[in-house]
Amino acid sequence: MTLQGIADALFDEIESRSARAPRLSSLERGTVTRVLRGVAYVEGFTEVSSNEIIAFEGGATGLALDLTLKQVGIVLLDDPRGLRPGDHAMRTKRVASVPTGNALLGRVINPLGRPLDERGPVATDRTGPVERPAPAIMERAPVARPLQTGIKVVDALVPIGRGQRELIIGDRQTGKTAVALDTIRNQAGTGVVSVYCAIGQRGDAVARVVARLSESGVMHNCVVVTAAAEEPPGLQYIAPYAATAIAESFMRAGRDVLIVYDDLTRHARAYRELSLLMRRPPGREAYPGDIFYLHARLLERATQLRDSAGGGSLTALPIIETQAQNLSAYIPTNLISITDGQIYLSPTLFRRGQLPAVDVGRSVSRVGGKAQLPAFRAVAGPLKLAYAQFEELEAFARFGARLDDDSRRQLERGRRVREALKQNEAAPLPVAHQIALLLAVTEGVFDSVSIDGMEAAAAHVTNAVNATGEAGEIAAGAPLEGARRAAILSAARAALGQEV
Ligand SMILES: Nc1ncnc2c1ncn2[C@@H]1O[C@H](COP(=O)(O)OP(=O)(O)OP(=O)(O)O)[C@@H](O)[C@H]1O
Repeated sequence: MTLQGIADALFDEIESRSARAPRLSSLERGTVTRVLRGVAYVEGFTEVSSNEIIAFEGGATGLALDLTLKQVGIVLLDDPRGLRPGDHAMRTKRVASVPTGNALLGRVINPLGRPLDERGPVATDRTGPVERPAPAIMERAPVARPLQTGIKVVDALVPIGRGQRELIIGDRQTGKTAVALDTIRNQAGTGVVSVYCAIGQRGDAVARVVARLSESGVMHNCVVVTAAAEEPPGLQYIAPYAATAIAESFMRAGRDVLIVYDDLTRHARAYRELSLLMRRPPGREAYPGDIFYLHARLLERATQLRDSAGGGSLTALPIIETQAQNLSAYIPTNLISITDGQIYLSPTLFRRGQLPAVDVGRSVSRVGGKAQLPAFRAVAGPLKLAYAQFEELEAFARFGARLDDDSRRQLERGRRVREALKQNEAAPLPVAHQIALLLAVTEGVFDSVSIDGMEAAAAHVTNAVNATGEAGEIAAGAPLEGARRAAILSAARAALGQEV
């Protein structure tokens, strides 16, 4: 027999045997063998998809996450309600999904779409899967349009573009949430939809955020997705993916969307807890090996879509809490390398009352500069340089060094720039006012104003510039060329009673 003949004979034999073999019917039910805090093990399923929703006897649900030949590790998504070994578990053949669409605007929901705001069920029949691949390269366009935060120090020195991922990072109680909420507030009237995703926070903290958004009159354009600290870790694990699915539904409809994840440190901890319960090998800081992928696949979904793909955008502001300002811990370094820059909030500045406590030297925006308004770019360049020189000079002057007149002048001007960058919470400033104010302070218009008088003087200047009519043109994208620059500076000088 030739070699080909042997191969054919073998092939025929295999075919006829497999035709005679009994067809394996897929068992749709399994039996719970073990229940841990947040995870249940089920045996008896012959087919289960990854991320499939599993329904337990008694009404609890879970997510099939750990698939092995012998058993399936299921992450519980709600209270196990007395779930015990021996109980039945059923496949649903559905992956985890959330309601999507306009009916969600103004609502507070959990990551499964259940309402938490006592306003009844969410009136939509549209749903979207919680996990979805990120948009393909060919669907994406460069970041080219600014997303104004209304915060001077951010818009001028760490600008954010639509479709960008900018990390907000800092120790606890340094104003991280405040920066994110101010950015949401500043989207009032711009048509940008905001999604705020609270992960592992206390219920009262989330209620405070909702109250602040409602007070500012922006809640009707926001969706709040929350999985509180007392919820099962499985629910906290899917929360940012569910919030992103909601945000994506608006982006796919051609809208600009802003999403805040508050915060991903707690998200990583919830995933670590689940992974340890499922006996996955712990790595650095006991996190599992796929912890980078956990956040990379989430943030990769933020983008600016091309016009042919609808032209919508998803801008992501993930928040990370550091401990003792340690930026080189595992989760912070991962997030720093995934995102397009970071806004670093310093506890030292916070204690000194320099609010928002953005440390300009340690903050960066890798793509937002290209999206900045031309007039802002003209002001921000010299401002950044002058501020960096001032900080260096100030550190030098602290040693009691004798300074020449020029250096002393530079120091005094720097102090006024720093004062001009201070801003209260919930007081976003329109972009043209920011430009006028920062131009005036870098050009020395405030040099004769005392530090204590800066706040009042700044208000005079912005009012005066508003009256010139230049503000509207700048906001519309007009450059800051000679005549416009001179008009702004003379209005500012006149407002402070200086010779023009
Ligand atoms: N620009 C600001 N002006 C005045 N107060 C501010 C400013 N930014 C933040 N704060 C105040 O600082 C406190 C801490 O702010 P916030 O809760 O935003 O910090 P956080 O870093 O998110 O805290 P946590 O670690 O609890 O998440 C709050 O009381 C807030 O009102």
